[in-house]
Amino acid sequence: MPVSDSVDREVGTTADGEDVTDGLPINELFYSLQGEGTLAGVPSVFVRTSGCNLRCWFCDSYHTSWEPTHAWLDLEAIVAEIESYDRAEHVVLTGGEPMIHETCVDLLEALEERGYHTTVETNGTIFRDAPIDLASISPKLESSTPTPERDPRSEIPEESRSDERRPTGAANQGGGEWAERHENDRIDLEALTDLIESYDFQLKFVVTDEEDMPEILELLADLRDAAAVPIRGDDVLLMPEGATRERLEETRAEVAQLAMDYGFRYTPRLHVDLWNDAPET
Ligand SMILES: C[S@@+](CC[C@H](N)C(=O)[O-])C[C@H]1O[C@@H](n2cnc3c(N)ncnc32)[C@H](O)[C@@H]1O
Ligand SMILES: Nc1nc2[nH]cc(C(=O)O)c2c(=O)[nH]1
Ligand code: SF4
Ligand SMILES: [Mg+2]
Repeated sequence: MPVSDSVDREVGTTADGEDVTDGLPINELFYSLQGEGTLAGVPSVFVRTSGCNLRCWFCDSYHTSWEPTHAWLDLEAIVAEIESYDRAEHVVLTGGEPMIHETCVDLLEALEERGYHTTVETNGTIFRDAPIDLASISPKLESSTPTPERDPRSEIPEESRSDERRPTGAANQGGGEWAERHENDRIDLEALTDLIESYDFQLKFVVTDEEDMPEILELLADLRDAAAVPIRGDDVLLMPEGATRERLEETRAEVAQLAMDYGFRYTPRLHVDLWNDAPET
């Protein structure tokens, strides 16, 4: 059964073929150091759900967005696995887009009961009322849109593609069919405002070069108009685009300079520096 890319209460199937109604599709669950943002360096358990409502061309978690994987775990099993990392006080819920799954609220409640600090990594398009200690919001810029030239599947041989929802026709000729949906859905000012007003937050923008800056400034101006809470320069983080050390080598110096020029915070991608693009890091 394909993982949903919309916002519904879902029924999933475990690896053993059992139906789950109080679970989540889990792509990976691992212990690492928070690599990004204001908590970089903090030992944390990462819970990565599968499925996303956007398709960024650069997504470093391809198997949760472009090619979502399907095994589900029930909440009890997820919590037990988190608790098995007995030194961790922090849990990072990420994806894919975790907020598409209503059951994430139940997971966050269970984690709050157990005293964990929770960070939710989200693209900011969906608001849910949940016990979130840090909303790590990464609104997606125009430069993330998967135009036909940037569609990652154009490099993947057709026979090894597995997305059952992929339309036939144009999609088979190199993609681009997600561009319009991505462009329409990537910014939701109301959801962003609700997130910022409800939670401690950081706004973490993926930046390639200075061409991204006007859009960041425009969005910040709109958000500052709309939100009843202040957004300070150090709430805004610029993160260099790059899923590999090689790519970060090309982007990080310019992005660091932009952070200084504009009075925003720079965030490294510590996990990429340490472990490159290895899974479960
Ligand atoms: C895989 S996303 C999952 C959470 C959510 N869907 C989101 O985009 O915020 C986790 C983080 O990785 C960032 N990210 C994804 N691909 C990246 C890349 N190639 N370079 C830099 N950051 C990237 C996202 O912007 C987000 O902050
Ligand atoms: N170490 C590590 N830190 C991270 N911070 C946010 C991540 C994510 O994918 O959401 C991430 C990740 O994938 N690994
Ligand atoms: S929103 Fe997040 S998970 Fe979805 S495609 Fe973009 S970076 Fe990947
Ligand atoms: Mg990551």
